[in-house]
Amino acid sequence: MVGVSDPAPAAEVLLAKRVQEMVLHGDEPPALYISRDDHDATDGDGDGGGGGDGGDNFSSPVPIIDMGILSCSEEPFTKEYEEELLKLNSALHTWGCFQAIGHGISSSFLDEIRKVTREFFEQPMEEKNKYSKTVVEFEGYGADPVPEQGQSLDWSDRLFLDVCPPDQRKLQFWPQTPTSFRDVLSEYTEKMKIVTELTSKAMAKSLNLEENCFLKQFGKRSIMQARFNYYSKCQRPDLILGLKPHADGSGYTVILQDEVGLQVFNNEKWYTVPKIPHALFILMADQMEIMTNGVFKSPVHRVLSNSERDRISVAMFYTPEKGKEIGPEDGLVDEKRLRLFKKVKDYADTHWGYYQRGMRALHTAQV
Ligand SMILES: O=C(O)CCC(=O)C(=O)O
Ligand SMILES: [Fe+2]
Repeated sequence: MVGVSDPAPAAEVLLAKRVQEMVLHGDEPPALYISRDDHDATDGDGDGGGGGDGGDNFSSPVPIIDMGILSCSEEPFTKEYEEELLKLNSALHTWGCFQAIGHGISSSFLDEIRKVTREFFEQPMEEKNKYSKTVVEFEGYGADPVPEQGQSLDWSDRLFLDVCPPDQRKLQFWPQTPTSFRDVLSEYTEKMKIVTELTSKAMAKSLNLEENCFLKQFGKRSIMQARFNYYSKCQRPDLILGLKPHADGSGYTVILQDEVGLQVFNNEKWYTVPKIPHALFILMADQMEIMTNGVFKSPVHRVLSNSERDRISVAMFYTPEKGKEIGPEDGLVDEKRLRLFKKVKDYADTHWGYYQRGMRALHTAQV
């Protein structure tokens, strides 16, 4: 039996340590990290998410959208543009996510972000701890804040930073080593603004809405938060998850990964998001489900742990501005499609309260 010690350490105690440190010390995973049973029969790609390219029917089904095609939106629209827009609409309706290629960020810059992320986590604990947070705080280096009793813990460490609006940055948490970290993150944020603008406009057009409608709901002081995730190797990937199943509370999230591990739940199965080095994975979160009156789905996703490889990812959460009311677009409500959601504000806070209890919060926004 994994991690049976007497008395079992409490979540507060475990979360004050880093998973990476436990692995370095050769510690057995404590029981509180166990979050799945060992015969999870719902793996869509049939191999527990290892590679996802085993030649079966479930391989690589996550839609791929060429944002380059969608960035040329001058009328008259080309057939290619119309087709890509339809593909985008269908991807977000059925999957709630897609792999974006042609997004305008160079592969070498994406490699640079992966590199500084790895370099940060590969430093000695002493260096990383300069940016550490307590077990109740959000921003900084550490683990998620302590969840409600009975909730399992994630086999990962992370660095969480508010990046937009820029006047909200707390630079004391921004790593000074590797030395290029801050500049690379600032540049990535600028590029993310362009990607989210392009994505928000394309999504609106795919729904026959005015192209700026979502951007207006996000507001001028829309929020971006970067979460750098480090998933250490794990001896028991059959029992322990890198990140437990959840849907995001943002508007939508843009994820950069270096290895497979992320899975999306669709049609009662888990599908591994394949590794496409030059792609960004764009995932609808609850607030886009609300703004689209349920047309786009906010999918449940999770991250597997792996005994052979560690993994990093960078998730950029794009969220409507603080205190701003958001709600279903008028153009998506009529007699045939009734209003499903109310107007809400600061939904991400509500979401977090439920997340801590292992629950979704979307029902709190239903009419
Ligand atoms: O690591 C990943 O690929 C996903 C991370 C994620 O879902 C999150 O940070 O909310
Ligand atoms: Fe997530």
